[in-house]
Amino acid sequence: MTGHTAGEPVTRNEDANHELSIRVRDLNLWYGDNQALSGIDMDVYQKNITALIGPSGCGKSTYLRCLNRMNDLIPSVRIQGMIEMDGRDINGKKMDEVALRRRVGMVFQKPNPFPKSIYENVAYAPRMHDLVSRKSDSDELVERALRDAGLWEEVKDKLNDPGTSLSGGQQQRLCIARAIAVSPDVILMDEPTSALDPISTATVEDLMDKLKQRYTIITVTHNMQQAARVADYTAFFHLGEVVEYNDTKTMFANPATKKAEDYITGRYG
Ligand SMILES: Nc1ncnc2c1ncn2[C@@H]1O[C@H](COP(=O)(O)OP(=O)(O)OP(=O)(O)O)[C@@H](O)[C@H]1O
Repeated sequence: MTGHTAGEPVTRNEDANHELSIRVRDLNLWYGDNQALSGIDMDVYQKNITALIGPSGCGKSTYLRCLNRMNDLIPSVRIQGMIEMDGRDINGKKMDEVALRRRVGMVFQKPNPFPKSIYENVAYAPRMHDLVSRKSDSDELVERALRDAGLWEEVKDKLNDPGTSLSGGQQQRLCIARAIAVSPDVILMDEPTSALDPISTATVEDLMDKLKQRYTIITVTHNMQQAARVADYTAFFHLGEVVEYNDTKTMFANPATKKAEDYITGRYG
C-alpha cells in the first residue's frame, strides 16, 4: 500500500462522503500472549458503509469491538494504539464508556432481543440514557425507530408482544431499531445477516442502504456479494492486519494485492 497516506483507502470512492468519523493508528491487540491485531491504520468516513472482510479468525470482530470498547470486558485483552472518534481518543481517561456505547451502537450476528416486549426493546435504552421522560415522548421515539428500521407496519398492533415472538429477520430489524433509538453516530454490525434467509437478508441490506444517510455503518461480512452490494469501502483483513483497504468497486474489480484478489475470488479463505 505505497503512495498513499497510512489509514486511507488506496482509492477513494468519489460518490462517498469524505468527512472522517474514526481514525485508527497503529492499533495492536493481544488476548493474553496471542496477538490478534497488528499495526492497524484505518480511517472510516462518516455516513458510508465500510465492510470488513477476510478469512475466519483474522481479527474482524476483534477490530469492530475495539470501536465501542467492548473488548474492555474481556480480562485478558491488552490494547495499544490510537482510536479517535470525531477527533477524541476513545480510550482516553475523559471518555465515558457508557456515553461511547450510546454513540456507537452494535448489532450482532444472532438477533438478540431482550426478553421484553417489542416496545420495551426499543424504549429501554433511551430511558436509561435520559433521552425521554414522558410516556408520549417514548411512544414517539419507539414509533420513529421502528419506522426507520422498516418494522413499524409489521408490529404496530402488537407492541406488547415479546420481541422474541418475531421472525428472525424481524428480530434483527428490532435490534437495529434498538440500536438507532439512542441516536448513535456509528452502528457496528457483526455479520448482521448471516443467520437470516435470503429475503430477510435483502430487507436488511436495503435498510442499511437507507440508514447510511444518517449513520456511519461498519459491517463484518463473509458474503462477498453483500460487501460488493452494500459497502462504499471494503477492508480486507488477514492474520490480524489490514492488507488492503479500498473503495469497494476498485477492491472487487481491481484489487491492489494478490491476497485480497485470492480471497475475493474464492481461491482461499
Ligand atoms: N474472547 C477471546 N479470547 C481469546 N481469544 C480470542 C477471543 N476472541 C477472539 N479471539 C482470537 O482472536 C483472533 C481473531 O478473532 P476474531 O473473532 O476477531 O476473528 P474474525 O475475523 O472476526 O473471525 P470470524 O470471521 O470467524 O468471526 C482469533 O485467533 C481468535 O481465536
